[in-house]
Amino acid sequence: MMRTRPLKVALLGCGVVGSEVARIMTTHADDLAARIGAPVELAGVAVRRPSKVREGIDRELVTTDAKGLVSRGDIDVVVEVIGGIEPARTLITTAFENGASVVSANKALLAEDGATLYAAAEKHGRDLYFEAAVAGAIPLIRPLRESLAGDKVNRVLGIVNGTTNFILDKMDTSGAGYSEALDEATALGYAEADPTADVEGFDAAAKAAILAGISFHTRVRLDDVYREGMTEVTAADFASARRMGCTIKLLAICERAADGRSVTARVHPAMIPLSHPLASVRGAYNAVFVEAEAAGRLMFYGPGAGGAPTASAVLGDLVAVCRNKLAEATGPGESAYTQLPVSPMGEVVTRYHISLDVADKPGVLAQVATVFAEHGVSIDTVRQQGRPDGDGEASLVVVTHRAHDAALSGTVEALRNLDTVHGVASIMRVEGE
Ligand SMILES: NC(=O)C1=CN([C@@H]2O[C@H](COP(=O)(O)OP(=O)(O)OC[C@H]3O[C@@H](n4cnc5c(N)ncnc54)[C@H](O)[C@@H]3O)[C@@H](O)[C@H]2O)C=CC1
Ligand SMILES: N[C@@H](CC=O)C(=O)O
Ligand code: NA
Repeated sequence: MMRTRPLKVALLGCGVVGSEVARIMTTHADDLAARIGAPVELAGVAVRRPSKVREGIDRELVTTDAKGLVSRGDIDVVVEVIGGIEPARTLITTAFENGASVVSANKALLAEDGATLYAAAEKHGRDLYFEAAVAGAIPLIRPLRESLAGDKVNRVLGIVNGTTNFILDKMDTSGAGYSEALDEATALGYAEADPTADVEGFDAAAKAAILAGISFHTRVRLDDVYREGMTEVTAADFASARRMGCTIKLLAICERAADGRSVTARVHPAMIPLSHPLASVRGAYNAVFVEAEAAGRLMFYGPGAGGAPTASAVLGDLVAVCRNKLAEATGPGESAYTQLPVSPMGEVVTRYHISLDVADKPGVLAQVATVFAEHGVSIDTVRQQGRPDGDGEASLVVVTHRAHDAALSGTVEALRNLDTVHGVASIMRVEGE
């Protein structure tokens, strides 16, 4: 039966995502009410620039006093889409203190201090939902927290940042320059307020922390995640990848160690074979593989960024939280009972593609091979090419078998010290085989 008294929603932030949340709440009001069992009413919208014209939003609802809005006491759900650490954290905890549940898209905050948010939600018996925080529209958080709650997840691997996938895709397929592609991604609403978060891998690392935490039931913070961005990826890297039948993607990889006693989480560019499903993820799309003991390998795919796709995830959470409220129930809280430590990057087992500029003379290949052997790193393939300009240098491309990252980086350091190695043109990890 439909309750007539509406559930009140406070919206914090009315930018790319917030404006779409408000639009869908208005245009789909009847459907949302029918699905929830009560109407939902936009009771206030906190913004920074109140004079800006916001189509479809009653000016009376607009306020610059976000703290006052979440402290009102009559708000059922606070939707936080302002981003950043503060004041978002204080606004969310204040919302819980005042009896509201919270829906947030804020991966930066969840990865920095999710524990504080979970604790406040639990203390006040309210919900904290955040489907939009990882991989935009793609249902991933709910499947991990709920559908796979009976299974054991061992690995999560995927593309979780739309902006960088958009840029890398453009660089690969149309030869577009990095800055031009970044400007386009920003104009399309994919990039963070400060796009450094995207291109330097912080955004993907925050998502990796969230994914590792909920997948392995332990606490993982942004600082625990090894991170390399994509700003160093060059057209030459793409050419090299193509020669190997690969492309380059910025990947997030979270793994449970083989002995089950620790986990790792990392974000870095990697070469993947063109035959791998992740190679065909284009534009701002995201795709994530989840490997679970009983379920096997699951793939989640869809739009990973943008106003409307992200709002879809926010609205899904809003419906769930409202239903819980009417049922006087709460959804899942923090699950961190395993307390597994996060191991450093050196313990990760991976493969390297290394491109060296070497002296084009007898014995160099043997010298290089010796360095790999001394570090216990086994070579898979070697390709040597003399330079057409005959400058006495050759390019040597080595692809290794799987080894500890510490051994691989030690190998590269030792190679740099060889007189016959004039430069390390590129180093990239190889994944997905
Ligand atoms: N744009 C996207 O594709 C996605 C964004 N997100 C997350 O959603 C959140 C919002 O992102 P966008 O909408 O893209 O950012 P945005 O920068 O377009 O919007 C944020 C809005 O919040 C306002 N704001 C900031 N501080 C405020 C305060 N103290 N009080 C009131 N308003 C304040 C800003 O003026 C701005 O209009 C962020 O946490 C972001 O990481 C998550 C998934 C995808
Ligand atoms: N800036 C992010 C937005 C979604 O999380 C991205 O590009 O993926
Ligand atoms: Na999602």
